[in-house]
Amino acid sequence: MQNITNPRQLTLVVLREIYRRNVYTDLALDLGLKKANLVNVDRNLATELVYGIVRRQRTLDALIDQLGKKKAIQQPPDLRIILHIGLYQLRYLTQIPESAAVNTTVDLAKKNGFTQLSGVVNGLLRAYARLAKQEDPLILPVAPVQRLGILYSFPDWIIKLWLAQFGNETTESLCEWFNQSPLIDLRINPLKTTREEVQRAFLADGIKVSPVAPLAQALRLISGSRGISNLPGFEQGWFTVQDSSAQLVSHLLDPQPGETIIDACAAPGGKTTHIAELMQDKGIIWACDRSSSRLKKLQENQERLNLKSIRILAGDSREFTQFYEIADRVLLDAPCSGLGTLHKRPDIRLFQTDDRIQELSVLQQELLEQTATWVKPKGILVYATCTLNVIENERVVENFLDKHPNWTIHPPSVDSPFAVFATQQGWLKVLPNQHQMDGFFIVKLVKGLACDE
Ligand SMILES: C[S@@+](CC[C@H](N)C(=O)[O-])C[C@H]1O[C@@H](n2cnc3c(N)ncnc32)[C@H](O)[C@@H]1O
Repeated sequence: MQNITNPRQLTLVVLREIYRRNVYTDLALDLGLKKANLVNVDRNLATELVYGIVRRQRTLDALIDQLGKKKAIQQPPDLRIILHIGLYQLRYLTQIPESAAVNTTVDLAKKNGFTQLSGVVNGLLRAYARLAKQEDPLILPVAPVQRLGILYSFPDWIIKLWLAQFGNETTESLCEWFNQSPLIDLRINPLKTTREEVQRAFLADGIKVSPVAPLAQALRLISGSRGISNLPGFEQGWFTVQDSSAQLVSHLLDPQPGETIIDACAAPGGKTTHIAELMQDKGIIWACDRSSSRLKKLQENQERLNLKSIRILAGDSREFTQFYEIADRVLLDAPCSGLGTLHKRPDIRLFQTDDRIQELSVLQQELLEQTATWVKPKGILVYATCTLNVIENERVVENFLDKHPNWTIHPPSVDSPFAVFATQQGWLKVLPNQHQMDGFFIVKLVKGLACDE
């Protein structure tokens, strides 16, 4: 990858990594960009192409199926990616002229061993461009699940899940939302600075941001951004990158200075460090996680933010019995299918499956059973996921409450700034298309006086 100076060649190499070795999009792209030698504008193009093509894979395959002599699945794997690169530019990138999209893709085919098939590439792309002048060349099936799945490039199982939960209109609007480039939010560290001060420093550097209601510490990057670590105040610990809905979770936990808090699934520490900031770094926060590599990131974040109240514990939280009734508050930010973050993690569409979600829901219930024992009588447990799936959210909480009648839901009060996310049942749901944040499910539970074990 060292000598790659062409953004489309880098796109091909990175996509090959993602598809062949199931590497996460962000990791594969970061590695590719580090090794390649691209100017800024080409880095941006490669980033757009990689994320966009992973997001739109199903739609792009449907176009190859329609326009090619061979179906997408029958094409040599690299040629299929090259066709995706050409079709993506023609269909979704308005800044690239048609001739440039076609010619650069034909060149890419020739440079990667497909000289003999470069005529096929040229023919297919030109056919698309010709048809697109009249109407959308994509032919859609009538069946609603497949229609939405192919149009927006989602697997049928996600569409079915959302149609059952939200109906047609919301499902379509969620699909549209998750096909956009992600918004980037920062959480300002009140132990170091204020939101206004950061806003002023950014503006002086040509970076536009805006506050995100109703989150007191959130700033959204609007324009002029660059690499996060190059933003003013990064090294000094002024802020952490964290979506606004993830910030909402620790506000609902409402940790107080001097308390004992346990974060059961803590790495890489977005919420742990937020909890420490809200407690003015006074008290004890146990940060548990079974992934040592992700806990290393937590350690780095804690050091950058200069927080002292966090104690890290590696292992399976289902097995930690030593915490029995010691915590004032517990956060269970459970491992989940991540369907609320599909714009940031496009490969969820490729790698996540229905079966794996059933396994996750068992893990979530086991984690909830165990972590509930850590809470003192009258204490609080917040259960949260970044997914939009009843099996991992509502059902997990309902099952738990059925088994433990001395636990109750504590909804936000009507005058709380967070009441806008509350549902009739008392849990909170953040819907991206409605609230312009990652999708989240959050419920605050209170333990009764008697022990239910
Ligand atoms: C949603 S992520 C947590 C994100 C984190 N709270 C944050 O805000 O940065 C879920 C985490 O659960 C961890 N995990 C999964 N199964 C676990 C288990 N049985 N015990 C402890 N941690 C687990 C994963 O390693 C992952 O880091």
